[in-house]
Amino acid sequence: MTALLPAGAGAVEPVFSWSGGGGVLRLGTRTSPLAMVQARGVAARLEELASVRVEVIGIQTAGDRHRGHLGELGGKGAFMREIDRALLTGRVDVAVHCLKDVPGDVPRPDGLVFAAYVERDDTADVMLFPMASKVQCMAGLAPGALVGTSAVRRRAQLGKIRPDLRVEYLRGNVNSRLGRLDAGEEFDAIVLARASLERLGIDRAGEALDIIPAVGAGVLAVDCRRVDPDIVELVRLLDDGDTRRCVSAERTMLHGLQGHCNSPIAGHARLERDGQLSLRAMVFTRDGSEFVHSHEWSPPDKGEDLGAYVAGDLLRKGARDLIGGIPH
Ligand SMILES: NCc1[nH]cc(CCC(=O)O)c1CC(=O)O
Repeated sequence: MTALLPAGAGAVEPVFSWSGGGGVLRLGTRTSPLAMVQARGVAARLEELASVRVEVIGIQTAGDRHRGHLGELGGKGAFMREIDRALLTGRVDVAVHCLKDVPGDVPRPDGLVFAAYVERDDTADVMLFPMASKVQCMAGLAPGALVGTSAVRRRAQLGKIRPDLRVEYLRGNVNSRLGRLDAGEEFDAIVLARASLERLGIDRAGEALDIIPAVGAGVLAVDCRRVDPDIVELVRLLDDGDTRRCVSAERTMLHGLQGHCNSPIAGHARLERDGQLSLRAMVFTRDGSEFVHSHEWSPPDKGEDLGAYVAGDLLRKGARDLIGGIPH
C-alpha cells in the first residue's frame, strides 16, 4: 500500500510507501546502548507478530551530541526532534521512545501517534554505590556525601529525605555513569532507573528509593504515522491496556501542570486491587524543601479526568509558584 503524509505534517514531501507483509519495517531510535537494546526488543516482538523484517536504525539526536546541561538545548525534547523528523519524512516507519523522555509541555506532531505503550517495566529509582566502597546503602552515606543525578525530580526528593547530601549534575549513558561511579573519585552514589539496568542486563542491585517515579517511567512508547493504518494496526498489538490507562492519567496531569523539562514533578498511576485507577503526584521546589502532594482515584477508563483533576488539585495547592520559581 502507499500512504501519503497529511498536509501540515512538517514541510516535507509525501514520500512514504510501505509494502506491507514481507516488507522491511525501519525502526528508528536513539543511538545510546539503552535505546538500541530497547528497540531491538520491540523489533523482535514485531517480527514475531507479523511476517515482517524489522531493521533498527540508530539516529543521533542533539541531546546525544551535546555534552553539557540539557536545559541549554531546551530540555528533553532534544532527544526527539530528529527522530520525529525521520518518521515524518519517511526515513523510518516506526520509532521507539522512553516515554519518560517525551516532554509534556510541547504538543506531539499532528501526524504521529503512539500506537503502543508497551507493558510497563519496573519504575523504581535505585541508588548505586561504587563497587569497591564499604558503604552500600543510603543510611551509610556521611553528611555531605556526593550523589550524582541529572533529574531534578530525583534531586528534589533526595533533598526531602536526606537534605544533608550534596547532589551534582550527572548525565551520559548508563555505562559511562557506572564507570565514573566505580572509578571512585567523584561520587559516593548515583541514582538510576532500575528498568535501565535490567534492560541492559546489568546485574547490580542498588537500593530502591522510596520516591515517586517520573511520569511515564518504565514505559516504551512506539510512535507511528497516523496515515499508515497497516503499521498502526501491527504496532497496536504491542499496546498494553493497563499501561495505557496509567499513562493517560500521568501524561494528562503533566500537561495540565505545563511543567517544563526542568520541573521537579513526580507522578505515578497504578491499577489498584479493587480495580480503581489511582494517581499520586508531587511538585517540589528544586531542593525539595517545599512541595505539594495529591493522591486521587477514578474508574480505570477515566485516566484523563483523573490526571486533569490531580493537576488542578496541585495547582490549587500552589504548584504554579513552585514550578515558576525554577528557570528552564
Ligand atoms: N532520562 C534517561 C532515561 N529515560 C528512560 C530511562 C530508562 C527507564 C525508563 O524507561 O523509565 C532512562 C535512564 C535512567 O533514568 O536511568
